[in-house]
This record gives sequence, C-alpha cells and structure tokens, in this order.
Amino acid sequence: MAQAQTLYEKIWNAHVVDQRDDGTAIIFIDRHLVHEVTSPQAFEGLRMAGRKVRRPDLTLAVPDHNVPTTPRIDAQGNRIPIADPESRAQLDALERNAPAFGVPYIDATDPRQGIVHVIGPEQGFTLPGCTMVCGDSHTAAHGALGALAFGIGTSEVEHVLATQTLQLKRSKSMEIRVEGDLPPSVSPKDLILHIIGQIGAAGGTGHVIEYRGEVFDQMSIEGRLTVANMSIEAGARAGLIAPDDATFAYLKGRPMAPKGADWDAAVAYWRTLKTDDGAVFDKSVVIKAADVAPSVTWGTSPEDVVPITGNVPDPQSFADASKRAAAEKSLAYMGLTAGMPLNEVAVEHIFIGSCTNSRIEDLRAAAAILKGRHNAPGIKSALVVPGSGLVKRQAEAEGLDRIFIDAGFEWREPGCSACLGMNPDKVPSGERCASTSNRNFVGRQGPGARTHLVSPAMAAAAAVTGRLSDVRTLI
Ligand SMILES: CC(C)[C@H](C(=O)O)[C@@H](O)C(=O)O
Ligand code: SF4
Repeated sequence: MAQAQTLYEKIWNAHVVDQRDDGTAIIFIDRHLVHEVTSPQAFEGLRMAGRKVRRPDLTLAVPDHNVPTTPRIDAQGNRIPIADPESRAQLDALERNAPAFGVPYIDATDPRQGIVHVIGPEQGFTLPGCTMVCGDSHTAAHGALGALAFGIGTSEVEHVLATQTLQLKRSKSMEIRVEGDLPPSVSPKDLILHIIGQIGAAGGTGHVIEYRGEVFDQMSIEGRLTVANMSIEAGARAGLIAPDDATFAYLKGRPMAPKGADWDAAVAYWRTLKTDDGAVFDKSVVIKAADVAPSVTWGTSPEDVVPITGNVPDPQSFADASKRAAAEKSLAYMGLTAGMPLNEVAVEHIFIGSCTNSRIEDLRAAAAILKGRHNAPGIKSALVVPGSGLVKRQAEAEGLDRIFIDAGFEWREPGCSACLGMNPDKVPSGERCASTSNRNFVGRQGPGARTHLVSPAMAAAAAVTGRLSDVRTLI
C-alpha cells in the first residue's frame, strides 16, 4: 500500500519537475499573481535579458497596494491622476508591463479590480491542488481553497515569469487541529489571532500549516481565507485547508474555473486532496475552540493577543528577557500601561478592509453591528474598503453601503488602503486604529500609528462605542 501522505506532500509531489540530492527541487507553478509593488524590477530583468513571460495564461496582474481608494474617474470619464510620484511610477510600470508581456491585466477602473488575494479566489484563478505564488507575503490566503500558495521575492517573481518554475526546499509540515465548536460571536479572525497568540509569530517557521478540525468543515470559504491569510503572521511558509464540497460550490461557475467535463475531472482530482489517515506531521498543535473569545492585539506583533475581556499585560510577566524588553517597547509605542483593561482603550480610527477581512461576509458582519447605530463622537475617521469591485457591488446590492454611510463610515473603492501606508489612507502619528488588517507592526498604518487588530464585528463595535469593545455586549 502507498505510504500515507499529508495534503502538503500530495501537492508538492504532484509538482516536482526535478529533485536534487541536496534537497532542493524545481517545482512547477500553476498560478502566478502579480501586483505593482514587487513586479517592476522583475519585468525589467526580463527586458534586459530579452526574455518573454513563459506562461502568460497562468499569470494574472492587478494593481492594489498603491491605488487611492477615492474615486478613480472624474465626471468627464477621465482617469484621476495619482498624486504620489512613487505610487504613480509603480502603477504606470504595471500598466505598461502587463500588455507588453501579454499578461492578463485587471486595471484600476475595472469592476473586477481589487486586492490580489481577494480577486484570485473570486475569479476562480485560485484552484485546489495548484501551486500558486505572488510577490506578496499574504499569498498564504489562497491555501484556504487547498492551493499550496506562498509569497516570493522580486527576483523569484522574475524567475517564475521567465520559467513558470521555482527552486524550493521542502518545508516541514505542521498540523493545527482545532477541537470543538467556536463559541457564539467568535469569528474566524478571532480564531486565527488566538492561534497566533498561542503558537507565537515564529511558531510556524519552516512549516506549512494544515488547519484541521470540524470548525473548518463548517467555516465559510471567506472565513477560511481569513485564517489561511494570517499563516504568515505565525511565521509559516503557507497554510492549507483541505478542499471540500463548500470549496467546489464556491468555485463552480467562476470565470476562470474549469468548465464542463474539465470541471468534473477537476473535482474528481480535488476530492483526493486530503491528508491520509496515518500520515505524520512534523509538528502538531491542538487548540480548543471553546477557549477562543473575541480577540484584540495590544502590542506591535500579531502574537500580542488577548481576549477583549483581558488587560494589557505587564512586561514583567514574560519569563523571557527579550520578550520583556519587546513588550516594554511595544507598550511605549502603543501608549498603553500594564494592567489597563483593553475595553477601556479609546480609538479614533476604524479600518474595515485588507485581504484578511474585506470580503462580503466581513462587510455583513460589521454591518450587522452598525445597523441602526452611529459612530461614537470620538471617531475621527472610519473607512470601509471592500476587497474588490465585485464585493463592493454585492454589498451595495444588499444595502450594506447605506448602513455603513448612515453610521458615519466612508464607503471607498477597493485596494489595500490603510492596511499599510503605501497610499493616501493613513492613520496619523500617535492616534489609534481598530483595524481588521493583519499586521500591527510599528508604523504599519503610517509613521507613529497605533494599530489594534480585530475582527470586522469588533471593529464595528469599536466604532459605535469609541473604544475597543466586546462585540457580545452589542448583540
Ligand atoms: C508590499 C508587499 C510586498 C507586502 C507583502 O509582501 O506582504 C504587503 O502586501 C504587506 O502586506 O506587507
Ligand atoms: S491588504 Fe495588506 S496584507 Fe493584504 S496584500 Fe495588501 S498590504 Fe498586504
């Protein structure tokens, strides 16, 4: 009998083009997503070497990081110029390079435009069992559909464009098994924040994580994307969730998904993509779902997580000296004092968006809290930035835009927005933001900005109360 294999091993083995004795392998890449930040030098490299893009049909480009989220077309139908010269240069380069190299391109005014990790699944470009790369660390998100997806650097982007392969060393495998059901009002974002809090920001280093357990069987594809997206914040190379009927139902009929007999053949193959009984992981972690509460970060690493009912930790409580020093620095940056209850921390800004939490379910969850309520007087800005034009359109069809606008939110165009300070959406220095994004690093939302990572419902709760708040008190 064939040896029992993990899902990761199955996908890896199906893509090895050449195996070297030193452990490295050449892997075929099925899907390559391209955005404007990590591609200009890669295309330039091809140009200098006189090379073409090997498989434009397996490549898809979209601008997202630098695009402003204010209107892009004026009343006369003309494109509104990008003010920042660096942003403009990157966006212009992608707009030139994609057609020059024959790469399919969704431009900033296309209704399908959005964050690269939102549009991949949405277009059916992301498929179970495929290897997928992008010059972007949150490529892990696509593992939610059972794709082996990971971020690469610009020189690797050039390599994949030129050859459709990548030289890699096999990662170790890690199982995160979540046992039991999540309590009411606890979201996939709370779960992944809790997991990172438990295993640490380096807990997954060198590993590909597979998330297992009934919680994931019951979780929507949007929720799975939120979880897999943050695998990189646990240090992992990638995150995987085995594809199932929910995955197939999500993908069926999407523009780039297989059709007809190809679809049936694909589904038959995808059904084999699960970890065999008896397969061995290099590392296993068990998480009890009942322990997960609505969560919030207090520091400058995604591992700095506590339940919203908790307090800012005392740096002295960390056994490790370097952790103690890091916590002291974090508290100084965040303007917090040890022992302070998290739900007394006032916020001035709310950001609902990013590739972690900008899909339709995220907007529904936030709108459910905001309906009939208004932002607290202390809220200076509240942005809701749909992950794609199609999410935006769907939300508008459901009337969610009205709920957000009536509550005092700005309803924006799709893009990375305030997830990182690469476009005009920034949090002012020294001010505090409840954010549905994935990174609370120093300066992430702008120099001096203080970020608290939360779920969409928790961001909405913070908006209406003006402080970090337990969403369960508003239901
Ligand atoms: C700009 C890009 C390369 C970067 C990444 O790799 O993730 C960004 O998307 C981020 O989230 O920090
Ligand atoms: S939304 Fe944020 S995390 Fe996602 S790709 Fe954009 S900048 Fe990176």
